[in-house]
This record gives sequence, structure tokens and C-alpha cells, in this order.
Amino acid sequence: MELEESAEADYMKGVKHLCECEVKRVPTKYILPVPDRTQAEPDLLELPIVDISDLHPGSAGRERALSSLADACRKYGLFQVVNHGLPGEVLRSMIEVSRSFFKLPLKERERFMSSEVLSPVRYGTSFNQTMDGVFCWRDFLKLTSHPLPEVLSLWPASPPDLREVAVSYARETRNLFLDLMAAIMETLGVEDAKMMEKFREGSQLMVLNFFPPCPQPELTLGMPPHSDYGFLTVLLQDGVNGLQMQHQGRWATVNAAAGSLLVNVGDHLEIFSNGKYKSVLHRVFVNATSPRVSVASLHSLSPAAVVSPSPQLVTASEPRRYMDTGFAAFLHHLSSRGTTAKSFLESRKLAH
Ligand SMILES: O=C(O)CCC(=O)C(=O)O
Ligand SMILES: [Fe+2]
Repeated sequence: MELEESAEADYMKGVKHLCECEVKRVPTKYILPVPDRTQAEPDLLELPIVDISDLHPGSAGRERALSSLADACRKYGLFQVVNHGLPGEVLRSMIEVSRSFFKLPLKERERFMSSEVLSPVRYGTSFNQTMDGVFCWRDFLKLTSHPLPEVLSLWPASPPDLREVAVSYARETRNLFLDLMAAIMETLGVEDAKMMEKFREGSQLMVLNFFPPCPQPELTLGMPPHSDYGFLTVLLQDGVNGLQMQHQGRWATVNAAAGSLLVNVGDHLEIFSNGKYKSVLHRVFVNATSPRVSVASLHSLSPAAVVSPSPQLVTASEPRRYMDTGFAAFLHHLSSRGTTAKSFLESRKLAH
């Protein structure tokens, strides 16, 4: 009992630390109101699959692949990519090095703790630890990954292979993002070379997530319902289920094999597409036995840029649906209200 009480006072140190204190019950700080908990076993959802090799110019299956990509962005907001060209070894090493980082002693991880959301390297816990009333069962390391040279020296130097592995993973996911955005622009019927240039100059943030086993997983969540802010997120998981998405008004569990890559539509693409493609609301559940690691790579324009609906998608019959949105507006929302559900995007909608 004594141990659990002192552990509770330490919740800012994260859930890995709580587990090391061998808590047998979830501290009050993590207990969600009943309606916010996961239902026992939501349905498993078969995700649409996009074959990246078919998107290459000249591929016989190109038209079909573009149409399945458009459908996936419109109807699901989350899909699985295959034949993506990322070497299995790069994916496996990224999971492995993330796992090793979270195994480091708290003292080493804590050095990267910061409440400064713009900090290029940031270790933390929960979703938005300065705002969350109820904490969630997650520790994370956020690494600004593009433009890289200025920030690389700030990344953790331990585990010793973290920089090398994460740089090569970041480069590969960035290329995948750029290929996907070129194809997505085509599915939207938008020709905009300047925009493609902005994607190339854009930002990339990698989020290494760690969800340790939880003694009472039914009381809490690994991440609350949220959408990601960027254009696309490339998501790598370790084969332990945890991701749920909202589809047709219901929560469903996403079943992704170890080493497979998922891609989800973020708020900026919803804005750019003037609402044609929807950012997906998703959350993470935890379990009592298996630690889980995931790596989310969030891609957008540079923080100084403004995202607007593409002028080519605003017409007399399709009026502009969203305000111009800069990164500053997002940060303001984050620090004043948090970003659970799709509250940020809702705040950018224009009334008609
Ligand atoms: O762990 C996952 O599967 C999802 C993580 C996620 O949604 C995020 O980092 O934004
Ligand atoms: Fe997310």
C-alpha cells in the first residue's frame, strides 16, 4: 500500500517507472470515467491495403492502386501499405532500438524530459502531461527528424545505435510519405508543384511510444481518442494489438502484423483536401501481459507554413470548409485545451 501511494505521487516519472514500483492496481490518476473506457472486445477491422509498388509510374496496376488509395483515404482514413520498399531490417531495428531506449534507467531517460512542446527532443508520459486530468498509460520519446542535421546532435546518444537506426528509418519513412503524397494529390485531381516542394522541405516528428503491461487495463487507455495533426502519419507497430480506430461510428481494433506499416490521414490533409479525406480518430488500449512499442512518424509542412484548402478543391458547389491553419494555432490549442477527440480540427471548421 505504502509503495503504491508513493508511486502515485511519482506519476510524472511515467508508467514504466510505476511498473518498476510493481503497482498492483492502477493509481487513481489513470482511472477513466466509465464511458471513456474501451468496450470489452470491439470488432477487429480488416483495413484496406495499398500496394505501393503499383503506384510507380508505368505499373500495370496503377489506376487500381490509385483508386484503392482514394477509397482508403475517404472511407477509412487509415490503411495498410505493402511492397513499400522499406527493408525489414530497418523496421525491426527501429522497434528494437525503441525498446532498448525505454529499458534505460529512468535517470538516462529523464534527461530528455521537457514541458516545452517545441523542444526538438522530448521525453514524457501520458498524452499531454501538463493538461491531462486523467493520465494515460504511455511513455514517449519525440524526435524532430527533419530537417535533421541541426537536431541530430541533440538526440539521445544511448542506446549507442539509436541515432544511426532512427536516421535511416526516418529517411525511409520520409520517402514513403513523399511518394504517397504525390499519389494522393493525383487522386484529389490537384496539380501543385509548389505544394510538393513544401512537402519536401516539411517537418517530420517521430514519436516512439512505450505501453508497459497494465495491472488493470480495462480502467485506462494507452492513448485517448485523438487525430494526428499532420498530413500523414506512418505507423510501425511491434505485433502486439493496441490500436483502435473509429469507423462508421464504432470503435474497431486494428489488426496489424509485426513489421507491417500503417498510414493514417491527419488533420492537415483533411484541411488541404477541403474535407474530402478525413483524419481518423484513433486511440490505444493496453493489456495486462505484453509490453507494446510503436513508432509514429508525423509528416507535415514546415512549422512556419500555413495549411489551407487547395484552391483547386474550392468551387461554387464545394465552398471552403476550413480556416487557414498555422502551427501556432495548433500549439495555442494544445496548450489551452489539449487535443483529444478532433477538437482542434473542429475549431478550424468554417460554418456555412
Ligand atoms: O501506438 C499506436 O498504435 C498509435 C500511436 C499514435 O496514435 C500516436 O503516436 O499518435
Ligand atoms: Fe496518433
